[in-house]
Amino acid sequence: MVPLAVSMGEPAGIGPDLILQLYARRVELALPPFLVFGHAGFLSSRAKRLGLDLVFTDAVSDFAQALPIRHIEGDVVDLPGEVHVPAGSVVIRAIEQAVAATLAGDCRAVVTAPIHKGALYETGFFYPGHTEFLAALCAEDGEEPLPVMMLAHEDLRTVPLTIHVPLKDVPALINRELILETLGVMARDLRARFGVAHPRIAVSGLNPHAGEGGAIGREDMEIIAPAIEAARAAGIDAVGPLPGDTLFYPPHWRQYDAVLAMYHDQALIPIKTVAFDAGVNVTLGLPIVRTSPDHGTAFGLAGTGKASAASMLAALRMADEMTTKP
Ligand SMILES: NC(=O)c1ccc[n+]([C@@H]2O[C@H](COP(=O)([O-])OP(=O)(O)OC[C@H]3O[C@@H](n4cnc5c(N)ncnc54)[C@H](O)[C@@H]3O)[C@@H](O)[C@H]2O)c1
Ligand SMILES: N[C@H](C(=O)O)[C@H](O)COP(=O)(O)O
Repeated sequence: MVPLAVSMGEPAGIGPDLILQLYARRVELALPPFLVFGHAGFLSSRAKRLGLDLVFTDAVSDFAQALPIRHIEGDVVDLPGEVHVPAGSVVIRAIEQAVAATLAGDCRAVVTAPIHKGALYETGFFYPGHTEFLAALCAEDGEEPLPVMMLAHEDLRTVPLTIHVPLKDVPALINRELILETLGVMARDLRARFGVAHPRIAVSGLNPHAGEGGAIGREDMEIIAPAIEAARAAGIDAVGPLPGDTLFYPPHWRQYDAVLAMYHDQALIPIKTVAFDAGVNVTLGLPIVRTSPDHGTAFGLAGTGKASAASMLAALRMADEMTTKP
């Protein structure tokens, strides 16, 4: 079977631990085969630190016997919780190579272990997250696809319209085109990638009480509502703007296949509250499937073996299902 591509993530964080711990349980968990893009010596050292007796290989076909690694040369050290700036170039190349292998059809999907953006900025990396970096890596003829971040756990799926931007910039970034395009990507990928035949999407407002008829902000009635109307006219079953606070009362969100929220925390707080240990971050709008755990690098837990691998496991399973289901 064609493997999943797994990027190693930040070596000072828990990503490598989770990859290694899950691989050690590959039979019990019936894991799909995957190929890790990262530094072989570092991964071997981290495995020993965690007390895992693993064998490594460069052959994907050996997945049952040994962990396949596509080695990336560089200066990576096994120092849990301590950023080692030179390792950043390996972290970045791991993502680039995992994406390239997937675009070429050598891997089925990309599963990214968490990165620490602050550490990467010291290497000259300037993207605010994987989401935006992946769009750049998937550009065709200089045209980047619109990457759409979705956090998913069972039936709860939330999307932030604006992603990694300061809160003060959010109102100016909300416009009809972005809402229409994002709803279009959501409707298309919910059908194509999640098997939802008739996606129903709730759209939250920006302001308290969705603006209370314009008394608490006018974006809801002047920008969001007309954009939803235009989406409905284009055949997308979108509803809103709905007040963001009560939308996440379970009987409300359960009426929808996904929620489009206006900014990062409006979308991510609900899912990290109910499913921090099992939610999955999936990027829609790309020519490839990409998933990731919904947590970060958790420096304090790196190298201890105490971090939960549930979200990383869910990310592997979701990538597998999205690329095997008819
Ligand atoms: N996919 C990604 O690459 C990704 C996702 C989220 C955050 N990050 C990055 O991670 C860094 C740290 O972010 P943060 O501190 O806000 O979030 P975090 O998710 O790393 O940690 C938040 C809290 O949750 C705990 N935690 C996280 N994962 C856990 C796990 N698997 N098991 C048990 N406990 C866990 C941590 O110990 C901490 O208390 C930042 O640089 C951020 O940008 C990356
Ligand atoms: N916003 C994400 C979260 O909090 O879970 C996180 O920063 C990861 O984003 P990328 O997938 O773009 O790295």
